[in-house]
Parts: sequence; C-alpha cells; structure tokens
Amino acid sequence: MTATTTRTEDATELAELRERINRIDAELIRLWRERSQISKEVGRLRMASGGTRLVLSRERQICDRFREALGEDGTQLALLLLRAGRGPL
Ligand SMILES: O=C(O)C(=O)C[C@]1(C(=O)O)C=C[C@@H](O)C=C1
Repeated sequence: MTATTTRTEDATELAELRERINRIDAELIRLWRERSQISKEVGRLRMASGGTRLVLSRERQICDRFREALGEDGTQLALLLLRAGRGPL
C-alpha cells in the first residue's frame, strides 16, 4: 500500500467519523429540545394544580445521576438541562 493510498483512506475514515459526530450532535439537539418541552409541560401541569415551580429533590436526583455517569461535567450538563426546561433561577 502506498503512502498516497493510506492518506486517501485516512481522509475517508475522517470524513465518516465526522459524519457520525454530526448525526450524534443532531440527535443531541433534538433530544435537548424534546426534554426542554416536556420539562416545561410538567411545570405547567404542576403549577396549574397548585404545585411549586421547582422540585429541588427531583433536580438533585437528576444531578446525582448525571454526576455518577459523567463526573463533574455531568453535574454541569444536568444544570444546563434543568435550566433549559424551567428557565434560570
Ligand atoms: O420532574 C419534574 O417534576 C419537573 O418539573 C422536570 C424538571 C426537569 O427538567 O427535569 C424541571 C423542574 C423541576 O425543578 C424538576 C425537574
């Protein structure tokens, strides 16, 4: 195999890997928006029946789950997800 062939294969693999990343990013964006909409709907339903805007025990569970899976970055991600759904504190 020549060096030129290897470089062509590397470029093809790079393009394929980037395409996979692009598909994952698109799915993450779709899931982010879906989660945010559902979170807003849960909040609307709870407040319509006299509940609170936030449920801190539930937020803690979510932060813990993300931290256990992803470490400190997981906590930050969970906080961003929660803010997207219920707005800033
Ligand atoms: O699970 C709920 O009760 C929600 O309202 C959803 C959600 C969330 O986005 O996960 C949003 C606000 C609450 O403080 C807790 C959690």
